[in-house]
Amino acid sequence: MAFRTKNLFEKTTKLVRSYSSDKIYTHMSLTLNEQTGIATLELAKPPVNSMSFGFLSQLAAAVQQSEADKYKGLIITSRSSGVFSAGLDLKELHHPDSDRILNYLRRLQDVWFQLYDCSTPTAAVINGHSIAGGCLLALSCEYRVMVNSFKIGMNEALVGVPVSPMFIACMQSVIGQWEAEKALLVGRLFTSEEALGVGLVDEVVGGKSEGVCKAEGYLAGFREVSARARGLSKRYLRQEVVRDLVRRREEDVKKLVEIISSRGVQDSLGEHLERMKNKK
Ligand SMILES: CCCCCCCCCCCC/C=C/CC(=O)SCCNC(=O)CCNC(=O)[C@H](O)C(C)(C)COP(=O)(O)OP(=O)(O)OC[C@H]1O[C@@H](n2cnc3c(N)ncnc32)[C@H](O)[C@@H]1OP(=O)(O)O
Repeated sequence: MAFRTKNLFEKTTKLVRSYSSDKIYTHMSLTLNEQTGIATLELAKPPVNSMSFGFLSQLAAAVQQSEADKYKGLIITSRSSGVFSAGLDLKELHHPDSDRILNYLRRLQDVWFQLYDCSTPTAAVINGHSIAGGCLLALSCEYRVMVNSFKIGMNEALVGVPVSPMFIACMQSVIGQWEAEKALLVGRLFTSEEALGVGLVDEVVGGKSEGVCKAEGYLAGFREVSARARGLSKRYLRQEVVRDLVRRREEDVKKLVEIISSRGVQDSLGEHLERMKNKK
């Protein structure tokens, strides 16, 4: 098989350099299979692929690259065998600097718009727990394959932060209003098998390599389809969600900063971080 590794994760320096541009990825690697034209984006920010500002910036660059280089497909998965992504970096949300949190949330919006609205066919191979922002990342792809015995969902209710409109819109569009309402209001995390039952994921498999094969199968289904027509159709199908969120993005982000900075939310976040520290 002819693989061209655009970005290699160097164990010593943890630096990854793209050979086709000057982008440097430290938290993920992007590898193109030249035979199929399908690229794999492997998230590699130990221990839990939490979404820091830097992580989001690199994710945005990788999605941009997939569009610019006209990949036939993009598979997002994790290098960790136990965690796909733990979601937003809770340290970015706890006691935030006001400018930084504003920029952080704007960056999150930008990445989401780029991924959700990108013309490249996308699939997630969820080979570990996928919590809150991690679930959003998977839901923004077109197809989801999940390895068994992990958890996926949006736990904001348990963390003590409101679920943002972007997260709600994605969940609703995949599992419908009633299932979304039942899950989001209690912060439910689904097992892989339960997620399949409500349509949150499309397939459940025994391991990562089987998951990658299934994802490649989904993406190969577009081989005979005009990429341009397909890309436009995807945009039209998703435009209602995008348009609404674009219209209110500044209003949403300002409101979220206000909510996140409030005493009650900061106390809840602090308790959540403390619980995680003490669980060992
Ligand atoms: C257009 C309109 C848009 C509007 C704007 C959009 C903006 C939206 C803003 C929304 C704001 C609020 C929304 C938040 C959504 C989120 O994503 S909040 C994050 C929620 N995530 C979690 O609660 C996950 C918590 N983590 C876990 O449950 C577990 O870590 C795990 C199941 C993922 C993995 O378990 P395990 O393998 O046992 O590892 P641990 O020992 O628990 O953790 C290892 C290590 O990682 C640290 N860590 C874990 N999660 C996070 C995280 N999310 N952020 C930062 N750090 C994390 C954990 O503390 C451990 O650290 P130490 O080793 O103890 O130092």
